[in-house]
Amino acid sequence: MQLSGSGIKCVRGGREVFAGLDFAAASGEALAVVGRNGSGKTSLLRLIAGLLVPAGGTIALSGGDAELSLAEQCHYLGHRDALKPALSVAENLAFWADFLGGERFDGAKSLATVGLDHAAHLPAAFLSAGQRRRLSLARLLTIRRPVWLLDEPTTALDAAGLDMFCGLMREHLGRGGMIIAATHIPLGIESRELRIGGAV
Ligand SMILES: Nc1ncnc2c1ncn2[C@@H]1O[C@H](COP(=O)(O)OP(=O)(O)OP(=O)(O)O)[C@@H](O)[C@H]1O
Repeated sequence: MQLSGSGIKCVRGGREVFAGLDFAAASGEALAVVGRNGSGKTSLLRLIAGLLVPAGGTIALSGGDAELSLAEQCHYLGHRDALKPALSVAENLAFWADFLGGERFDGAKSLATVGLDHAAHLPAAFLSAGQRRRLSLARLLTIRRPVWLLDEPTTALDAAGLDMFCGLMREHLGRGGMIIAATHIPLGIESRELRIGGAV
């Protein structure tokens, strides 16, 4: 599997954010997207996820599931946790599993993996910032998709959470997945750098 972008141009609010951007990532590989604030890291992830339309260039996945679009083969985790505060932890995860569809894995096991099994019935409104992030990460495990698009994924995680997350990323890459992560700090696993714009 290979995800590649060629000559991508991104325009937001009528202003060019970047142009002529090329990248490629293969199965088992992680790309760390770096660049100064406002350089377009989040925008690039949203372009790959199909949430924005490029003003130029192409993005394509080869060797994936021919019956699914690129967007359907991506997990997009934004920098804000997309949770419904009134639903419990388990209900939030079930919502995402239903929404995303596809082959579904054991939600209770995913919650245990991210250390939230004790909080399954707690309304998401009561979670701490790090717990909310852990719940978002559980989505990655409950519905399997090969391309993980992660925006500042380590925000709010404590040292044990970082260790856990690095383990999840390595497992995913070991299964032939790929990771494109926007980050201002080292990702914690071996990765190639994709820089947008000049040096910070
Ligand atoms: N909805 C929008 N309408 C207009 N401009 C936008 C919109 N969203 C983002 N932008 C602009 O696009 C540019 C790139 O934003 P983006 O969020 O992709 O940057 P980033 O590299 O992820 O930044 P950061 O490091 O601060 O998270 C910024 O100048 C931003 O103001």
